[in-house]
Amino acid sequence: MSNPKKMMRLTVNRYFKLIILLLSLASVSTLASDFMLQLKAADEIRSSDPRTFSVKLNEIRKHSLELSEQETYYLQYLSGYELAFKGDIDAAISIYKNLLQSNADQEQKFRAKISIVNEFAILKNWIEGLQYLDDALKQKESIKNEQLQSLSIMIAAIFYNALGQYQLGYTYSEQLKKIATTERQTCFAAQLALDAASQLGHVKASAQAFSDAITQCEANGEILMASIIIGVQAKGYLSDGHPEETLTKLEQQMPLLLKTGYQPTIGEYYSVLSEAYWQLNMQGKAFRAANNAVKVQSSQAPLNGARTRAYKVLYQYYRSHGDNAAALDAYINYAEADKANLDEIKTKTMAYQLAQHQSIEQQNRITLLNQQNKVLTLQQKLAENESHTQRDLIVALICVIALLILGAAQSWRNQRHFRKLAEYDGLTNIFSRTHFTALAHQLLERSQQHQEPVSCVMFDIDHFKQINDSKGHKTGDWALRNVAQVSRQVCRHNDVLGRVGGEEFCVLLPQTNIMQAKEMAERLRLRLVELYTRDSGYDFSLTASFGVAETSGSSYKLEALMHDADQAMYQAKLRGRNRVCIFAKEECSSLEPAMLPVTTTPTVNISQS
Ligand SMILES: Nc1nc2c(ncn2[C@@H]2O[C@H](COP(=O)(O)OP(=O)(O)OP(=O)(O)O)[C@@H](O)[C@H]2O)c(=O)[nH]1
Repeated sequence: MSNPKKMMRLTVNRYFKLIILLLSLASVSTLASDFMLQLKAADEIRSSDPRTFSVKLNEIRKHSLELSEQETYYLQYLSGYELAFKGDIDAAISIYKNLLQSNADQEQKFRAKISIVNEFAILKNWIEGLQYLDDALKQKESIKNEQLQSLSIMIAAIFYNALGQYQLGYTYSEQLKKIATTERQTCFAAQLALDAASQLGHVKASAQAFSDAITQCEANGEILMASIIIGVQAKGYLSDGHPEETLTKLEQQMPLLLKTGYQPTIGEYYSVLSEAYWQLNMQGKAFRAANNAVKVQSSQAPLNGARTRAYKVLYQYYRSHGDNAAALDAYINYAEADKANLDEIKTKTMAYQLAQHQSIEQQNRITLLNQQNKVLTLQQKLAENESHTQRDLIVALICVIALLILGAAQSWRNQRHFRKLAEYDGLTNIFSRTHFTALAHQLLERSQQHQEPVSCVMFDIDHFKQINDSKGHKTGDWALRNVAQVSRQVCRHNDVLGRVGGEEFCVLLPQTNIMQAKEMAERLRLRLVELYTRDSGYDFSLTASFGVAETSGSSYKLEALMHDADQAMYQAKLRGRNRVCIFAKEECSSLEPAMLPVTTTPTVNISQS
């Protein structure tokens, strides 16, 4: 064994050739461009015809600049496979790892990951292999390609069985049985499950499962798989104390197995056979079988269980034949093989425990991060809630303010309405007596302060009762509204006009002396005379009698002023109505008496009359 590492790789490579074969089945599904078709064609023959595979790859490489991004990644993946096949596993792993960091599509990356697991298994780098396997198993649910999914489960079963983690190997084998998409996968799954179950002591060599699996594999031409299953069964018979059954099974299968040329299983067969022969006291056959096992194993495999068994048989053989020197050599080899075997088992166990520890640590880290995330999320929610609360508060405040504004507006409208009701006379829409009185007081007060004259004109519709009685109250109301309207038109902007009685009106004229007030009253009187009453539905004459007083003669007291104006108006009534009388003066005026419906209206000085 000049280069044990290389030997080891070669042997394990053969073992994992099964995986490679299957990896080749799960070609990446991508849009089929011309190059993509060529890449797929190469992919399909990569394990069955490695030479043509390399030729095809070289052809595609000549057009590497014309390849799309994904085609380039596909080519890289196949190049990795090519390198692994040629034994440069480190270079292959490097390519696969680069692919994992690239923009290759998810399935291509997944395939690269499975291949890495495979390569690490060949290198017996269990620790890294377990890391990538763990990663691939977590990712597999997101992979839509069913073949790739089942492939990842299969590699898990193979990996765990190879690692000596038979319980896991069995679990994944059973999973693979359920999702197997081909007869070949079903056969593989059965082999892996039986291998694991046997190691766990969960299945007897005589179990029907063995026969079923062997039949199924043989029916599908999987001779190697059938041989491996038979090997497992034969070993089971040996441990169960039935070496004759072991011999029957192995001797029968050996010719077919030898045709496959698969050295690890051939070596295993020889070692188990040697032990069975020895137990059956067929020492010659045991010796030959043990030598064959050592030969096969020494050229192909690292120290392992099969070799340990074979050296033990040789030691026993030499010792029983008194060849102490050879017995010593055989024993030394046996001890070394056994120690190496135990070391390997220990290494595997430690690798698995380390991976588990790392996984637990990682899980703890994830749990911690999750907790931190939860805290952050809670804090964020809290902040959001606070901001929500603030926002709600602001919205509530806005609503309250809006309601207050609306309420205030409504209240203001109501106030204005009620104020108007209070300030204005509902029928004539001029100031009510109350409001007129208030405004009049203010005006007189101001005017007194400035010593400005204020005149008061009091007027009353003549014979209003008659209008009401003969034409109805509606017409009376019409008359009142029109008198008020005309009065407003005649009054100035700052005059204060009010309805102070039923059909009685009063207007205060600031900065107006009595003569000016008389003129205004005359103008108003005439406008009323001219009023077109037919609009009411009746044609009737509408006149009013006016009394005028002024602050200089009556004082700035409203009551006095109104009283005097009322007195003058009374005089106007007395003197025939439709006229203007001035308080404390003889004169009453009625312009254009001829046109008036009433009799002549001389100007009368009330105080004298
Ligand atoms: N249609 C109507 N009539 C009113 C209103 N307020 C008072 N009156 C009427 O006005 C009339 C006033 O009549 P009187 O006080 O006798 O005076 P007059 O008939 O105008 O006689 P002179 O003032 O002497 O010309 C009454 O019949 C009241 O009913 C009102 O708001 N609408």
